Amino acid sequence: MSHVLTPEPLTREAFAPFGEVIEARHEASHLINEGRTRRFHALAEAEPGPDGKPILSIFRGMPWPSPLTVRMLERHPLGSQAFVPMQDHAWLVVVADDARPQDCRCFLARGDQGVQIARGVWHHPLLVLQPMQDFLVVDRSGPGVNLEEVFFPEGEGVVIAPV
Ligand SMILES: NC(=O)N[C@@H](O)C(=O)O
Ligand code: NI
Repeated sequence: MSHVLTPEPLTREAFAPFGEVIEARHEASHLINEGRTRRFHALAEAEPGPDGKPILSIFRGMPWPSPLTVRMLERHPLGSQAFVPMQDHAWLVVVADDARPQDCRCFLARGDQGVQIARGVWHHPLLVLQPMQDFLVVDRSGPGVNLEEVFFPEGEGVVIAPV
């Protein structure tokens, strides 16, 4: 039977088991360019894997059908995947320790927060709350199969409570 998951605020601490939060943390910053730019340095390190290379793409996300229901998870065993919103709208990140409905956690990310999902971490594909939202995505290009998917049994989807 389906169960309902309430999104929790995205924080660095809460997301730590799954990867990093990419946000302008003052303590990670210093001034450059004669003080005219603040660099928020090395918020995450892309993991392209041993024979991969990091690539940058834009994902133009559109909403999944409502009520939003997580029916599957995926992971990328060979590399990390980072999502940084290009428009300031809140969005959702679903991750899980293991690919079971009861292991899912849903984070509500602000429009100024991105995430890097660590290599091999189960997650749902991009989830947006607007009709359309672009994300800069840093992930891996290279040989090998970098996508593993698990589909939940019929009727065991996870309904995400509306935000
Ligand atoms: N398939 C693809 O590149 N997108 C997913 O990996 C995702 O996490 O959105
Ligand atoms: Ni992915």
